[in-house]
Formats: sequence, C-alpha cells, structure tokens
Amino acid sequence: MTDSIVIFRTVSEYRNWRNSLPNNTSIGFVPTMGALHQGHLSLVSQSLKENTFTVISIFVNPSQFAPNEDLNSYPRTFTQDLELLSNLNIEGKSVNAIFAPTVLEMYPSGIDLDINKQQGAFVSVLGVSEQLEGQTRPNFFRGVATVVTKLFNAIQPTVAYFGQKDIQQTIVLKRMVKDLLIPIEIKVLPIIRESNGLALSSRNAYLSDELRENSSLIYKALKEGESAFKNGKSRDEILSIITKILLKNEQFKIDYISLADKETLQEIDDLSNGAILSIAIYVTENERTTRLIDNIIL
Ligand SMILES: Nc1ncnc2c1ncn2[C@@H]1O[C@H](COP(=O)(O)OP(=O)(O)OP(=O)(O)O)[C@@H](O)[C@H]1O
Ligand SMILES: CC(C)(CO)[C@@H](O)C(=O)[O-]
Ligand code: BAL
Repeated sequence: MTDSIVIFRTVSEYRNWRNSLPNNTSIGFVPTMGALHQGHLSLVSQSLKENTFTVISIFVNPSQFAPNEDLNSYPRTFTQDLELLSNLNIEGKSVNAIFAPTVLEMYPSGIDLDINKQQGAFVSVLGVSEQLEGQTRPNFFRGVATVVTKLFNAIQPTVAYFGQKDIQQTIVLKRMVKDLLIPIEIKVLPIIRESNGLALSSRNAYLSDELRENSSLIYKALKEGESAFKNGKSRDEILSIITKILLKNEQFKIDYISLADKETLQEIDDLSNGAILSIAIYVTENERTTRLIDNIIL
C-alpha cells in the first residue's frame, strides 16, 4: 500500500508541504503539460529511482503557444493522468505530489497571448532559442524558459527531468540554469517510441491510427540518416536521403531537417564531432494539421 498523491493547486499550499520535508532531502521534478504517456512515465520512473520525493507538474502553459496554435484544443486528461501516476510504483516508491496550478496562479498579473501586449517579467535564453523550433515558433522558448523558471521557484527541486524528444528545449534550459545560477540539475532521458518507431507525444492523440502508422516514416528517415552518417556521407547527402524518404508521404510537409552542433545548435557541414539530426514535419489529414518533431544524436 502506498501513500496517495497530494494535489496542489497553489504555490502556498505546495510550499507548506515542501517546508514540512526533512532538510537536504532530494526532490525530483518532472514538468509536463499533462496528457501523460509512457514517455512522461519514463521520466517519472527515473525520478522515483533517484530521489526521496517526486513531484510532477501538470500545466498547459499559455505563454509558449502562439495565438494560432492549439492552446484551446491541447489534450487535457487530468483524471487519466492521475490514475497513471497513482499506479506507478518503482522500487517501493510512488509519486508524492502533483502541482496543477491555474493560469492565474502562474501568471498573477495575467498573460496575453499577443506578445506585443505582454507585460511584466519573462526569461529569454538568447543564441539557442531562435533557430529550429524557435524559427517556426518565435516566442516558444521565451514561454518555456519563463514557465520553467516559475515552476523551479515554486517547486524548489534538486533535479529536474526532461525528454530528449524536445532536444532544443533541453539545451535552452541547461543554458538557462547555468547562466542564471539556478541550483537545479537538469537530466535528459531518451525518447520513448511506439513499436513502429514513432516518438510518443501528447499531440499524437490528434492523429488517426493510419496517420500514426504512416508517421513512423519520420523515425525511419532519421535511422537512414544515421546510417548514411556512419557510412561517412556528407551533410548534403544525408539531408537529401532524408528528404527523399519524407517526401514519399504526401500528407507530410517538411518544416526543417537539421544537422546542428550539439551545443550551439548552429547548422554544421563538418560532422566529425557528431551532430544533432532533427526533423519537424507538418502532417495533415481531414483538414487538421499537426506538427511532429523527432531527433537522433549522431
Ligand atoms: N516520447 C518521449 N520520450 C521521452 N520523453 C518525452 C517524450 N515525449 C515527451 N517527453 C518529455 O516529457 C516532458 C513533458 O512534455 P509534454 O508534456 O510537452 O509532452 P509531449 O508529449 O512532448 O507533448 P507535445 O505533444 O505537446 O509535444 C518533456 O520534457 C518532454 O520532452
Ligand atoms: C517543459 C514544459 C512542461 C513547459 O511548459 C513543456 O514545454 C513540455 O512539456 O515540454
Ligand atoms: N513538449 C513541448 C511542448 C510544446 O510543444 O508546446
């Protein structure tokens, strides 16, 4: 029998609990936007293995969505999420707390989706936020860095767990904690995939079974790119192999295929020190377009 999970809606309720814990105890933290899947659970499981206490946040953060994006339709499945977390027991430990605040709790002065109308404090991580995801989603990383800073201030964890699927996010956040002297360790864990190779993602819920199957082509393209890299092919050759594979599916529109430096995320020709091979694709069916991302570290 394990203790049940405590759900906190406010920072002050959470802090009361946090202050009741022994000094110097380790708190593992997994920030999420909910609609939990096995990718999230792998992060939670690692936290349970490595820490005395584990806290998950579930918060769909408005400031990382552009006005034309899916903030309103983003899947919200709290009851199911709670059940998944309640059933998770690793080495006799289970999740202690869920922090699921309201928007007003996280943005006490309010938050406008229109960046030109936003006021107040935000966090920007310059140099690694503008390319790739940031090119298509210009204010995305400002929103992510801002909410993760707020979550870190609220939760005060020892270590925080993120997935490699959002690899640029992990680079931005590592840079953020380094530059802002935030005393929290960031750990990055591997991508969990469906059996066909498709990276698990909450937004896969938007896809039909058929499109989920077809979208496994993204991973196949990454693996072909990896083989080409191992066979000594050049940047242009690798990008051309991947493009040909992806264009086989007429439901796909390529946003980017990138071979970038592992630290700076600048595009590189010289692959002798490896690279991050990443892909973003728009997939469309029944007039609904979903953006999928995936990557492999070479
Ligand atoms: N397949 C996966 N394997 C490992 N970690 C993952 C996977 N998918 C998401 N994560 C990680 O879970 C954390 C929370 O992500 P989030 O709640 O946005 O889920 P998501 O599935 O990435 O959703 P979205 O579809 O919005 O991108 C992030 O650190 C993210 O990288
Ligand atoms: C880190 C995060 C929870 C911030 O809202 C989100 O970007 C995500 O789930 O990857
Ligand atoms: N996992 C990244 C969150 C987002 O796409 O908004």
